[in-house]
Amino acid sequence: MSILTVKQLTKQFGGLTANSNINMDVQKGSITAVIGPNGAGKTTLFNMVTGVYQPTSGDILLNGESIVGLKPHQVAQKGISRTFQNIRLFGAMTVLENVMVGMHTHLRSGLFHTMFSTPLMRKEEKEAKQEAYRLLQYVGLESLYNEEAKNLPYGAQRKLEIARALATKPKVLLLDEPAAGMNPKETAELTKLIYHMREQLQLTIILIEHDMKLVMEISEHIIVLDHGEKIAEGTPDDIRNNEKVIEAYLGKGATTAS
Ligand SMILES: Nc1ncnc2c1ncn2[C@@H]1O[C@H](COP(=O)(O)OP(=O)(O)OP(=O)(O)O)[C@@H](O)[C@H]1O
Repeated sequence: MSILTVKQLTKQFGGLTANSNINMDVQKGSITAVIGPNGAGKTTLFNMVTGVYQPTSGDILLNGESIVGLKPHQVAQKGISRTFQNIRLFGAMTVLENVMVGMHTHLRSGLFHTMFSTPLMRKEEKEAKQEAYRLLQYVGLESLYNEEAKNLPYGAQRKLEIARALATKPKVLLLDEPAAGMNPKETAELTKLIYHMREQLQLTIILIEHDMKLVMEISEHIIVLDHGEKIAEGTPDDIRNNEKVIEAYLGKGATTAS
């Protein structure tokens, strides 16, 4: 059963077509990778799915319902969450607070309760703290909960972004280059975390990644973009042996031995 469907999706920036008639069907509970050379349009696709950019044309369906036109926070409320290629944490805030920021879409108390510190607000704050701590435990960062985010090593910052993305209780999680800058040990931990999230949280995961070893190991389905167009899709074996993909990407330094 597909959870996310992208139909004839196109995005133009002036004269540049960053995504051209992209079709994509993501199966519920699957791990899908979007790969391709720099500038192929991968992040633009994520930006449209998460409401950051509005498509020039085409449709995006979550469980059969169009989400085009929704703002990013509304898309998050519908169940799609993401991390960013360039880490976007609040550096001066603690690790725990960074996760709590991700929760605001689910809290019931509004400005009135916040201003007057009502019992409802205090109860929600306490629950949010507990939930944030539980998410830190989930990604293995609980011992660092009180550190400022900017002091965390790079790999830990990427995990913190994932914890924050989980705070909105997503059904679909988009990871934009989650292994970028990670050492092999951190990448191995990330691989395990991705599997756990899929199994234990019943998540559907879509990742953009240049680490082909990780992509080939973890993905059930791979979509290849080049110059804004989908040039291939299939299983890791299909993609590894696809002449077009080798020509456009795999043969040009994106080796499987990284
Ligand atoms: N806001 C924008 N305004 C103008 N052009 C943009 C904008 N965002 C992306 N582009 C252009 O769209 C094209 C696709 O960019 P995109 O970031 O989606 O590629 P990518 O596949 O994610 O690349 P990378 O692997 O380097 O992150 C590029 O030519 C880029 O310069």
